[in-house]
Amino acid sequence: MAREQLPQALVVGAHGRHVILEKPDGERILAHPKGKKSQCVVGDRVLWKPAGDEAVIEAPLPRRNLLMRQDEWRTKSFAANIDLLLVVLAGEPMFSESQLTRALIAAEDAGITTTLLLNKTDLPTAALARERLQPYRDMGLTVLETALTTAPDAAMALLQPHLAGKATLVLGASGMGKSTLINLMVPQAAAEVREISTALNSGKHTTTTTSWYWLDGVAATESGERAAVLDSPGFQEFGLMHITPQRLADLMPDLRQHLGHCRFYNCSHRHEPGCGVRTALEDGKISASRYRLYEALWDELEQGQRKG
Ligand SMILES: Nc1nc2c(ncn2[C@@H]2O[C@H](COP(=O)(O)OP(=O)(O)OP(=O)(O)O)[C@@H](O)[C@H]2O)c(=O)[nH]1
Ligand SMILES: [Zn+2]
Repeated sequence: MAREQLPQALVVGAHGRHVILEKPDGERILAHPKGKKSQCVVGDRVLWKPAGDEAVIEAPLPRRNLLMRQDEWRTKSFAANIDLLLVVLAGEPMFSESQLTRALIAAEDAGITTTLLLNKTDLPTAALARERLQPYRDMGLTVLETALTTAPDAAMALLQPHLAGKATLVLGASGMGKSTLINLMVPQAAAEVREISTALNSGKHTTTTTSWYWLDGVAATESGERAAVLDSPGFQEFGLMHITPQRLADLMPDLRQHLGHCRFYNCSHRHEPGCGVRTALEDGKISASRYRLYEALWDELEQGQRKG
């Protein structure tokens, strides 16, 4: 069969070399990649061929973007073709600005828009979280506010227009309310996860696979793109190791704004005299915490380069 004639499908679950495809009619089928080159991740669109009861993935179609996750040991690709990153934050426990900054850098690098969701606004600690988010608002990020447990309907109404027609990856550190949000958006999530885990793992429970959920209560775009959310359990940190330290400032909009005024064309914005970024920092135009995160990330990425 000529490649152009192969049927297309969407990857809705992946665990090692086991993949779940969803055909355009909604039917799901277990699949395996043909070779290393046809390895794929959730969100990929692929060309496939039937192989008995299962499917063989011939090739992933070109990706708009690809996100990497990082654990203690390694960096791995885990989701593709994302339209929006939604980061759930709270004041109790207090969100990590470092984790937020890493997420924003990864999304910026991949060309994905990020929206922040400040949850637990029913608690007094939300005020401090709101204050800590000011530099992010100043960069032009949208910060939505919810109290998912005390005002769930208002939260859903607020979120819907932001999710319409998009594939949204939800990120939230432990305790921020990500599970509460996923359960509100996708009441059947737990059942679907069980079903997919069973198919992928012949019954063993897996917690590491990313899941793709259609949001049938949320509007599609005019061209028919349905809204979906992706949840990746245990996912805390994006892999940034493919980013060189020299590119960091360009991926941080508040620093980027002040580029182009340094004395040295290859300024690291750390020690050099006549640095426009440091001048902006001293003038209070860049927040001290963001600048500290820039320095820490520079060191981390530089070390990674030496090792790698
Ligand atoms: N007060 C308040 N509590 C909330 C809100 N949203 C979630 N919670 C609570 O915060 C706790 C953590 O919420 P989860 O949804 O489990 O958070 P998670 O980020 O998935 O955390 P893990 O389950 O640890 O991964 C739970 O006890 C929720 O009931 C909120 O808007 N206000
Ligand atoms: Zn500089």
